Amino acid sequence: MIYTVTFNPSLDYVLQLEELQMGRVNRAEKEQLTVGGKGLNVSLVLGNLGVDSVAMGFVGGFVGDEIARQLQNTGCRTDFIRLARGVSRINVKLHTGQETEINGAGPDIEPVALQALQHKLDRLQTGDVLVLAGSIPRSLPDDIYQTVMARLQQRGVDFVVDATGRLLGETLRYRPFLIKPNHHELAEIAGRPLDDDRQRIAFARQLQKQGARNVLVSMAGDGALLCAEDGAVYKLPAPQGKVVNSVGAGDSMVAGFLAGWQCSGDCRQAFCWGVAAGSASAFSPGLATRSQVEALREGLRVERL
Ligand SMILES: Nc1ncnc2c1ncn2[C@@H]1O[C@H](COP(=O)(O)OP(=O)(O)OP(=O)(O)O)[C@@H](O)[C@H]1O
Ligand SMILES: O=P(O)(O)OC[C@@]1(O)O[C@H](CO)[C@@H](O)[C@@H]1O
Repeated sequence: MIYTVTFNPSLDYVLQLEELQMGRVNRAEKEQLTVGGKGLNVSLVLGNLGVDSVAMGFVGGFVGDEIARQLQNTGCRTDFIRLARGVSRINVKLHTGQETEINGAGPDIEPVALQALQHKLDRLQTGDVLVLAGSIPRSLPDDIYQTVMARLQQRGVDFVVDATGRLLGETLRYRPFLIKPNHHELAEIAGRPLDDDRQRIAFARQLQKQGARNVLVSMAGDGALLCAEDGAVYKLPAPQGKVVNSVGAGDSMVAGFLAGWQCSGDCRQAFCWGVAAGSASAFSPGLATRSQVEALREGLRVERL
């Protein structure tokens, strides 16, 4: 089973407006309020692709109720911890021709809630996949991903980590099956600019030496690179299309990769599913559907570098 953990789920309030004038009353032309948070997006896209998963994490207050309700409506399995106090966050996404995001800090996580999550995770077994994705609420220690992974290390669980900077770097010793930095995050971890494929691949290989098994580097409209566990390196350009809402494109890519891996056991195939799912989400108002992913996947030609 695939389990996704989102420590700080959200509702994403996506507002479309002609332009944003600071210091003025701005009125939206269109708006939507949908479940957000990286792990939850992964679960939603997995569900769209016909792959079962269980979405875990902390939810609180009326926003938490709405997150759970929307997920139930899509048929997504959840196993949340309900916070005794606090309200899950609403993240504001402003689409004005460019995308501006304001993400909330989210509620404090009580120690008892963290313990409850850890007990739930103790049930994972060999062959299970654990996706850890998204920011860590400020009330939790920065090294919470490491703590979770260390606790499960001997159980044969495959980890997938979508995190940034030091948070990601510190998880590599637990040999994650997949990490998915975007090219900006990769340069941030490197601590220097990585301007071309050659430099990005060289650094991704260093991350493999530190423990990462598959490194998927997403590059938004420029597609993606995959340094696979077997040593092969692949590149895919992004499919052409009109970007409607790129929020969740990276999460969709992780879901696509996992779905492709689950049905083929082949990194190259999984890579195609990942890129197709990322772009399908970028090209639609919501998250990628199966038919959108399949349509884009057909046109992809992987280059082996
Ligand atoms: N402008 C675009 N055109 C085509 N495909 C895109 C575009 N933006 C994103 N994608 C697809 O989605 C994948 C992931 O995008 P990106 O590199 O922006 O991830 P990310 O930074 O993790 O995204 P986010 O944080 O918004 O979820 C890309 O590799 C590509 O396949
Ligand atoms: O604040 P975090 O946890 O880093 O990111 C949260 C978030 O921006 O990530 C998703 C897109 O990847 C959105 O659905 C959500 O609002």
